[in-house]
Amino acid sequence: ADYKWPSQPYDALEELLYEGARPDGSSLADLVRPCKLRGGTNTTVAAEWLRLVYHDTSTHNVSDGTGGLDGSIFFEIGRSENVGAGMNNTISDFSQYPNKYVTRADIIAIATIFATTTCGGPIVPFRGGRIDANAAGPLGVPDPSDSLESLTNNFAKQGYNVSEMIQLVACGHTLGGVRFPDFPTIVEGSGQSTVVQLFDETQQFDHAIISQYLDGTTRDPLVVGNQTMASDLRVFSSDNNVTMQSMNSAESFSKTCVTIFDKMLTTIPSGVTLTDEITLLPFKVSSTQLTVSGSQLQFQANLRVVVPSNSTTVQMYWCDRYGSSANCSGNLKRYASSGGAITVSSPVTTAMNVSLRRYQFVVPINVDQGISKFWFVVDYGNGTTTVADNGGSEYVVDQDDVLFVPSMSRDKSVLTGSNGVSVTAAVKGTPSHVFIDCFGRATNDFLPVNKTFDLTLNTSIPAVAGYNFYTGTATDDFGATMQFDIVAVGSDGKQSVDTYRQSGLIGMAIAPASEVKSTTDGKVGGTSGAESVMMMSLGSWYSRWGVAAVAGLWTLSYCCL
Ligand code: HEM
Repeated sequence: ADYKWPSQPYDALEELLYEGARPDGSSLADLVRPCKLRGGTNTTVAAEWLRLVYHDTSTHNVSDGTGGLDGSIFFEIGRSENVGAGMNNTISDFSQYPNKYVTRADIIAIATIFATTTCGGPIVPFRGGRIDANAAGPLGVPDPSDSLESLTNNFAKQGYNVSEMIQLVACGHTLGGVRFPDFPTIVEGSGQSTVVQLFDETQQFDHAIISQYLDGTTRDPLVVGNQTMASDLRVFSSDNNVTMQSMNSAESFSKTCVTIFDKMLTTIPSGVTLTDEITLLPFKVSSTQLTVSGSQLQFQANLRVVVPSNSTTVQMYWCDRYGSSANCSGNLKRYASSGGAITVSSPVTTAMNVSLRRYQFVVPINVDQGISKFWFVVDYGNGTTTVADNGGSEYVVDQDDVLFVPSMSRDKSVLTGSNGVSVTAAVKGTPSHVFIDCFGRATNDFLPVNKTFDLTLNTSIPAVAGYNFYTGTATDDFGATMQFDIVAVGSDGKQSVDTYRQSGLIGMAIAPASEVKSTTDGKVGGTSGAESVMMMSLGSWYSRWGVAAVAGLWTLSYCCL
């Protein structure tokens, strides 16, 4: 089905995959790019992340459908099969990013895609919707001392035949290596100083792991080291090198690794259904907030655009909700320019060679006029413009009865002596019950928390324009990515909800309000051919046009509207 805003969990998954960061700017992508070394070692962060994903999935049992990529690894770090400083580093890297709509297991999958592309590897497609295990699962990660028979049986249990086993190990062991002091029987060293003996000569995600094995120059410690521990040799040679030979070019290596990593990332417990592939949205609305500011309302929204250059400018248009011009009656539209724009990117957008800019809007809204829906006109600065209007239906502001007031709320870093988030809501009239429904997943014990807290009428804050203020505190530890809905229940039982609010956005500086103009020129909204043209999957881009053509494709689509 065609994408329509708002659409959770799609919006949250898409944002992390293509912008690399949480809504408050804290960047998962920056931890790993550009194919960064892990401090104090000669292996990469990407290598550590890639090993962790395999250890989470490798406990899958294809016959009973248990285990797989379910985040159980967060509870399995103390096991000897998960030994290694890289594992602890990775858990700590990932722990602050899961949220209501992006599970720990989806973080692991997205991180694998970042790790692969930032080191020069191909883009593995991403589907979301993995469900987290909240406890350790069975044992079962292969060990370097295992016999070939035991390795083959173990991979068969995970769902891989012999060639797939070879492909998966070769694609995994193109990054990183084996460390002393974690594997003293494989790598020599002394004391506590870290020595990583790399699997191949490059830090890049490339087929050097294959070519050096085939031409006899490999230094892979699991091939040429202690033969009891030579699991790579046993695996790679298990079909007389047929699979290794078939992967011995940049192109075949890259293609094979996409397919086998896709299989690894979709190795999930039975009963879990993944979303469709999460593709890049050409226009992405985020962080919308209608709120009370002084004696009037204020509306805030971001539009992310794929831009050919920084000379792109964007204007936001909207219709009133009340009064003689309600719903753009008489064709009256208000509009304003963006107050600022920032560039956002992830290893995936870098590999796709597209640039994204997020345009920020903060506009005053007269209480008697309100806002019912909005849309954008994008001017690329090269003579072409296009309209972002949510596929023709515009972006709808669904209610203004209950509004979060971030400027009068405090996140826990500001509250003293209290572990919680204090929330202020502006509510029309005096409903019978106002509460916040809070969700946190980036918690210290990795367990999700979902709890509600009442907000009560706070008469010390004077009412503004028909809004009363309700306050309350979410006192549990919800972690860095707490999300909440503010719900007001009227005496007739009718609920109004300001949904998907984020504690991380409390206290964030926002671009100043722009000057608001109005016009009766043109029509309300606009056509949106560009959006549907570009709703195609990554896979089809690559097979149809190849990597180099992608940037050109975007320009082409815009130019011909
Ligand atoms: C026969 C199965 C496998 C065995 C016995 C094995 C064994 C090992 C060992 C002993 C290390 C050293 C870890 C350290 O020192 O921290 C290692 C590292 C690594 N493994 Fe495997 N592995 C296997 C399969 C895989 C697979 C299927 C993948 C991914 C698809 C993978 C990805 C990695 C990566 C990326 C590293 C480097 C970690 C770093 O540099 O920190 N391994 N492996």
